[in-house]
Amino acid sequence: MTTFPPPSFADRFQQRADERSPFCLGLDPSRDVLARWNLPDTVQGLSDFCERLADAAGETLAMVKPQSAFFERHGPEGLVVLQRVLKRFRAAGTLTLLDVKRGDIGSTMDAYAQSLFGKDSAYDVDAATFTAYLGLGALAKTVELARYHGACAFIVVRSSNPEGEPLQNAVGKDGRTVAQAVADGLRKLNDKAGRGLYPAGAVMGATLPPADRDVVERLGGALMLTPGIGSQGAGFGDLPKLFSGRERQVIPTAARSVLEAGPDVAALKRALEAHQAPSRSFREGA
Ligand SMILES: O=C(O)c1cc(=O)[nH]c(=O)n1[C@@H]1O[C@H](COP(=O)(O)O)[C@@H](O)[C@H]1O
Repeated sequence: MTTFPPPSFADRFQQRADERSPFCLGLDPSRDVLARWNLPDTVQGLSDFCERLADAAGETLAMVKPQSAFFERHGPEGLVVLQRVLKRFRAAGTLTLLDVKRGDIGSTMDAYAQSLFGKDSAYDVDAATFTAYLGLGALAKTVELARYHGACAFIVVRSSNPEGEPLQNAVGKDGRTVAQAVADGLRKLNDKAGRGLYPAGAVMGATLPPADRDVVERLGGALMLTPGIGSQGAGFGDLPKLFSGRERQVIPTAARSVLEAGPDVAALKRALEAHQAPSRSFREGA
């Protein structure tokens, strides 16, 4: 039986994070990772990668984040593998976030959102990533559709890569940086959605300097996905300087630093736990 309205993504995340850990595993089956796992760079190799990773994860993960690019690389058959792995993780009680960074004019965004959210959609994910370069207003209906389906739209506010800084810290007419303006707008979308629902989340790199605490504060109670841990140089020890006091809103995420432990399932399990344990400690303020 399905309930209506569905429980919010924020509530579902909190429950899973308490039970498992807040860590979100990135599924980035690049050419390099497939080669490391002794798999061919084909649809079959992609499929075997996903099965093995799902075997290693079992029912231990709160959340998984497939990067769409690595599936799109293989054309429509790659997207069928994506649909299958999403289904497999969903069956294991793991929340799914499709990292696809969509951003377009409103009418096109409607179509993207329809492909992502809801039981009858192509992907039926719990969350997805978006960019606001065409204006935060163009994402308003996407956030509304996410809310309707108990999902979450994670909007890039401050990315983990150094190339993002000049654009995101550019100062606008009103004296706010682009990132500050996006954060303020994101908070308004959550306020409009109603108390405690938080259908708009933020991407805030774990690599960012302490100056970005101001942006974190502007986000209010929004969930924050924090990539950049591991291969991009940030560690779990960097989280407090940006996010202390907001531990339960943080979703630490990493891909390569886990995947490089493969293809051995036991080694993958160890690498996963090596990311889950510090994620739990951070969440508990330890
Ligand atoms: O949205 C993301 O996940 C994301 C945002 C960001 O600011 N930086 C970032 O690296 N990512 C994604 O995180 C993944 C890389 O994770 P690592 O392999 O752990 O570095 C890629 O799929 C990126 O697209």
